Amino acid sequence: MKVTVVGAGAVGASCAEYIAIKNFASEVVLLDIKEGFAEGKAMDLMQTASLNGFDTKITGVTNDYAKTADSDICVITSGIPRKPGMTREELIGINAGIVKTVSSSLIQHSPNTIIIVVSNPMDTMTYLVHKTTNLPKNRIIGMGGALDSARFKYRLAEALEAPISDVDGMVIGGHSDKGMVPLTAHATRNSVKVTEFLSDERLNQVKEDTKVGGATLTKLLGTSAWYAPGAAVSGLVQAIACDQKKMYPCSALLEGEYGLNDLSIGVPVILGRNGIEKIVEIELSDAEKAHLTESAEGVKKTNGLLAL
Ligand SMILES: NC(=O)C1=CN([C@@H]2O[C@H](COP(=O)(O)OP(=O)(O)OC[C@H]3O[C@@H](n4cnc5c(N)ncnc54)[C@H](O)[C@@H]3O)[C@@H](O)[C@H]2O)C=CC1
Ligand SMILES: O=C([O-])CC(=O)C(=O)O
Repeated sequence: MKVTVVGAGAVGASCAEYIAIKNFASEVVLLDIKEGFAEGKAMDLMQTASLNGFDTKITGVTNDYAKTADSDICVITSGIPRKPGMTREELIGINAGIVKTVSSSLIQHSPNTIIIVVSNPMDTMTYLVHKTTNLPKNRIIGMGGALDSARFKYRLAEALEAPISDVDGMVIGGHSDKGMVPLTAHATRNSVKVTEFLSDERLNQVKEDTKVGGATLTKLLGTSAWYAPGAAVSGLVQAIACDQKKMYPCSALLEGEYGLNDLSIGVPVILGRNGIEKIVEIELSDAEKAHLTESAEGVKKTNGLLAL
């Protein structure tokens, strides 16, 4: 199993590290445009192999796509991150060009690959890859919901004063400060709905804290987060590589599901060896449906800024 990660920055390196530590891939290629940067990150990570006990071979290359040839899975993290006070949508001007060029170069050398898009604004970047590569829709996946759901669980555990392992929950919708739809009515603690333990007011606070999860960290760090994003990507890569048929919320191209068309947005999907093997349509309340529709309108507005 060969995995390429484009962008050896904060998220790309964290992603390579978690993939290696989980020890399911034979090879990870890190590629960056900055001379020597990916080589350095790869060497540093390889020097953790004996300490962390993994056999995955990590190599770094400067913009040499020949070295990525025949990758089973390619992850795109190249592009700029936001700074405090910015929205993810403001990154479109620079990141759209990068994502378009990178995805085309990847496919030239790995025509059968599955692409996971991470660069922001992620739903729009995922749509861009769909529009410009013509790969089958099951092979283009946007990562956002897996991360947002992990943050949702963190906030739920905090509110419940419970260990995170007791908690389950999912966030669908756009990966944006306003667009996320944390499914509070579906969230559980050991199969009991959290609505039994938390007031509407407290649950609403959990929801709002979840939606601005990325912005909160960006304010604290001066740039956006990388540990949880890297871990979330590694989860999707493992689900595909090991054909796990796990359900994750991912940005998928919709053709009528949830009453939505011609956009990529976060919905529950089954991930296996073929990428998105199924889009799962769950029952939503009227309020959740309205929030998802509003979220889709926001994503479509950003998609409208693409020069397609
Ligand atoms: N979807 C999600 O949930 C998340 C998305 N992100 C996004 O991921 C992206 C990366 O974030 P960070 O790793 O923190 O940024 P970073 O600045 O640390 O790393 C980005 C890397 O991309 C490289 N790069 C730029 N243009 C390139 C090109 N044409 N080819 C190859 N490499 C290129 C840069 O040299 C840099 O090393 C940002 O757009 C950020 O907003 C970050 C966290 C979560
Ligand atoms: O907040 C950002 O800009 C990066 C990101 O998507 C996240 O951490 O959720």
